[in-house]
Amino acid sequence: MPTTVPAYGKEAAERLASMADVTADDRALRRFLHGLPGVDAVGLQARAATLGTRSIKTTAKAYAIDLAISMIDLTTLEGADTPGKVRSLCVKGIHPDPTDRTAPQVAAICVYGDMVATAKEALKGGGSGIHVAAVATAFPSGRAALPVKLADTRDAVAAGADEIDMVIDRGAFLSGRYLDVFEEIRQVKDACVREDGTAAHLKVIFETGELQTYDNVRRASWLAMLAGADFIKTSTGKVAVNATPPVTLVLLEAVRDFRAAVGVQVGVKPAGGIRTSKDAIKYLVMVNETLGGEWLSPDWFRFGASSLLNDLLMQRQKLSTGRYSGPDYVTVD
Ligand SMILES: O=C[C@H](O)COP(=O)(O)O
Repeated sequence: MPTTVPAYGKEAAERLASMADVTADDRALRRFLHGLPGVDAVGLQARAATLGTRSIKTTAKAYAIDLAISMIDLTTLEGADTPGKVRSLCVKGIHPDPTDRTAPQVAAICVYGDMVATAKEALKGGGSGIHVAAVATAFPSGRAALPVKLADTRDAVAAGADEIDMVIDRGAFLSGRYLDVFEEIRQVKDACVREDGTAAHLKVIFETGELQTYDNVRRASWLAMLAGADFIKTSTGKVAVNATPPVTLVLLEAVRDFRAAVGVQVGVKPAGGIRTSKDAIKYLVMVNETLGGEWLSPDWFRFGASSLLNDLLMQRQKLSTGRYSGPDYVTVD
């Protein structure tokens, strides 16, 4: 089950503090981010493609399917969402397969802030351990004044959100105003703190489909981690290009290098357009090969997805019965 906010060890906190000079001002931050090694796009794409060809079968496949289910942030982010739809999504998150109680629960239900209270209530019975994640900061565009974004975050946290999925200001990032983006993430992180001193987990969404280059994705990753992101996330699911294996690989390498540099472990969440078990398993192979088993848990890796769960359930049943279920076996989203 997902745990609460990871505590940074004293040593890690000191090492992170020792990097404070790189965020001291705009020039220092720019120098640091532009000093990161450039991404070899050809090599990156080849690596992602090679990892995607690994064949995972039988027991390993069954394990991977259940692991993938347990890592899903089961998402509904539509203007037409209703409390009823959110409640049924919660029921589905608790018992993904009503005919087979051995199917694991999902990691979280991801909704707009105004649906947090409904989701919390619906998850009370039997769903303990499933988090509620709220998108915030003027999702998906990120276009609002900072006080509005902070209020958006505080409202969701006050309603009981366990996790906040914020979007960065891509306009600021692309025009090189890195310190503004850094400060915004820091302030949203502060807004995640509850009255009792605990805090909602902060996921920072880059909208990689709008960041233009892999180098920018690497820079955004470091920027967010330096500002205190608990997770870094590719996409909102609302633009033409969402999560892809190569872009996710950039995030995986960034969290690996960040932990090597400062000792702080950060999670990764590809989101948007991940719909098949085959794709989900490719991502898990990539996590395992790049980061090892320590990240192979819902505490450190998530899938942001609205329909992936159905395909995983169909594959799961195929493995246990030898045949695909009929179209009515899984609920239609
Ligand atoms: O964060 C999750 C995404 O919004 C879901 O995207 P999807 O509907 O393409 O799975």
